[in-house]
Amino acid sequence: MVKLEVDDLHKRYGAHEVLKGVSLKADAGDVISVIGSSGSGKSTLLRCINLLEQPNAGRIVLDGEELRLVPAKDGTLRAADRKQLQRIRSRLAMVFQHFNLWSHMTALENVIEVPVHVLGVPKKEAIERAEHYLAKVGVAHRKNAYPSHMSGGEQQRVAIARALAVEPEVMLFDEPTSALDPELVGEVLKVMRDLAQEGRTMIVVTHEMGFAREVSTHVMFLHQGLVEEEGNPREVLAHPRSERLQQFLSGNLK
Ligand SMILES: Nc1ncnc2c1ncn2[C@@H]1O[C@H](COP(=O)(O)OP(=O)(O)OP(=O)(O)O)[C@@H](O)[C@H]1O
Repeated sequence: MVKLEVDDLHKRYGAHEVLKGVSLKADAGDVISVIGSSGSGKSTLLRCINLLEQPNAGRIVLDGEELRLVPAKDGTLRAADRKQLQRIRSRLAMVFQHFNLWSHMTALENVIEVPVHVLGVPKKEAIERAEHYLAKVGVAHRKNAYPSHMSGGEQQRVAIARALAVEPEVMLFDEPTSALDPELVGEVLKVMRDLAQEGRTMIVVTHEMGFAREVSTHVMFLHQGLVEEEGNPREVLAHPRSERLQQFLSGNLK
């Protein structure tokens, strides 16, 4: 059954149309890798899906329910929309390139923050949940550490635990390994590989072609706001049809 459907999404910044009609379908358990060169609209696509950005047109449907907000004319959200937004953010959890942990909070505090203060999970239960997910991503021993005392790989794994702790239906990853030193990339990819194997539904913007090829169930190549080529990663990445994807994969598409 279709878990997430994005239909003909458009997004403009001023006169610049960044997404020109992007569609995707993810069944439960699908891992979709989104690849493409810088500026092709990959992050914007993810940010529109969880309504960090408001699309100008198109539909996002999660489990049959359309996700949309109707801001007032001055762009502000009414209370009901703010509530709806919190609900959406807990159903679609995002992991960012630069971790975005709260620097004044320990790892554990970062992970319980949204469950306790947004979702209303009792604190004791949220702590148990946080400890479970911190252990799952291999950073339980760092639960009392502040982000500035952790490696990039540890911080990103805490960020993944934070996303898991809201028990989302879909996880969105925006270049989760791009800001890491090369020797730390593997530990984060391993966690993501394990999550994929558990059957989690994931949309992953990535430059890691090994991950796209070996872990994802579907790959989408974006170029200038349009899906240029997509399909089974083993086929698409081994035998790209479009010249642009061939250039991208050989590192020559600027
Ligand atoms: N808030 C914004 N205001 C104006 N322009 C924006 C904004 N966010 C993104 N853009 C522009 O939209 C285009 C697509 O950006 P986006 O970050 O989605 O690309 P990307 O494919 O994720 O690139 P990268 O791989 O470099 O992260 C770029 O030209 C960018 O400058």
